[in-house]
Amino acid sequence: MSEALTGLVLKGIGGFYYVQCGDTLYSCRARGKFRKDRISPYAGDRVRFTVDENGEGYLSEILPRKNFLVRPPLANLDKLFIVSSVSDPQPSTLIIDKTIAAAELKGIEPVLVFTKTDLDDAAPLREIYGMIGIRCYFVSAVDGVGVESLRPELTGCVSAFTGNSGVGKSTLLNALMPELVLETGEISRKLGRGRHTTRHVELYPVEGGYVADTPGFSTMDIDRYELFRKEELPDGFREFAPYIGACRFTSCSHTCEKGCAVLEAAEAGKISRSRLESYIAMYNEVKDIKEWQLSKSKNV
Ligand SMILES: Nc1nc2c(ncn2[C@@H]2O[C@H](COP(=O)(O)OP(=O)(O)OP(=O)(O)O)[C@@H](O)[C@H]2O)c(=O)[nH]1
Ligand SMILES: [Zn+2]
Repeated sequence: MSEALTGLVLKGIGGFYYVQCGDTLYSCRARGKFRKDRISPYAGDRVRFTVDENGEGYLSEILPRKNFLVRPPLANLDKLFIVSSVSDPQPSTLIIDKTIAAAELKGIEPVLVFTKTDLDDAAPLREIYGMIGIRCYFVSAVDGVGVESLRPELTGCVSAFTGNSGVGKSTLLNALMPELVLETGEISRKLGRGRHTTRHVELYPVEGGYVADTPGFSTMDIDRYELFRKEELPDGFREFAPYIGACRFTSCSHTCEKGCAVLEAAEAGKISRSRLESYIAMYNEVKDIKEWQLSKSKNV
């Protein structure tokens, strides 16, 4: 057995975990201990492992995660690219805002990408999202506009792309990482998204960082699996921050109260109406959720 090494799990498949350590990719089995603790290593996990004289690796420890998603199973994400098309399909600001909030509350940096700018006017989205302090990119794969400007965002970090089916995620990833197409092939990529294939997540090295290929990772997953506590919800809307604490009532929900600094800021045009509407809709969805429902959903 070697001394314990530390590496990054790129994928787990068929009971094996592929762990990058320096320039070497080790295939490792998890020890029984993980099954007993009901912890599965995820792509993105930093792990300790040993290698025996036959070159076979054994995972011994998952290092503490800074964040994780359960569906798709991914750990230690630095950035989440939230991809929506300006048209075809029409974007939903509520879904975008839910996804932003989920990322913010997990400590993952959200980055917005609006695709298909060749199809429609992006100005309304630019107006809403240009003022919230999150970086936004407007791209078109058809005429190539904006695609290259995204590349520096990938540098040196672990990131994933999410967005509903058809918004152009694969097209964008293929444009940014042609080598990925060479490796996996357009057809196998498409097959990998089929209903009957086991979904597995894989990290691909790119620009000195890693991008997760997450077949079928749609913003629906956020809607279905991410429940918020109403108290933490304002933290999902970073442009509210200067006003939180300035409301007349300390228990202000920022949905209807008199003397609410957030509502006043929206009235004055400092917070976008669309974002406030999303916040209120989300608040109404979660306000009656009980603590036990939250803990159940967070441990699936
Ligand atoms: N007009 C236009 N069409 C685009 C653009 N980007 C992608 N498309 C088209 O939109 C369709 C969907 O693109 P995909 O890249 O497969 O979308 P996806 O988000 O990966 O979809 P799933 O694989 O279902 O998750 C394809 O027909 C693309 O050719 C764009 O910038 N402009
Ligand atoms: Zn308030």
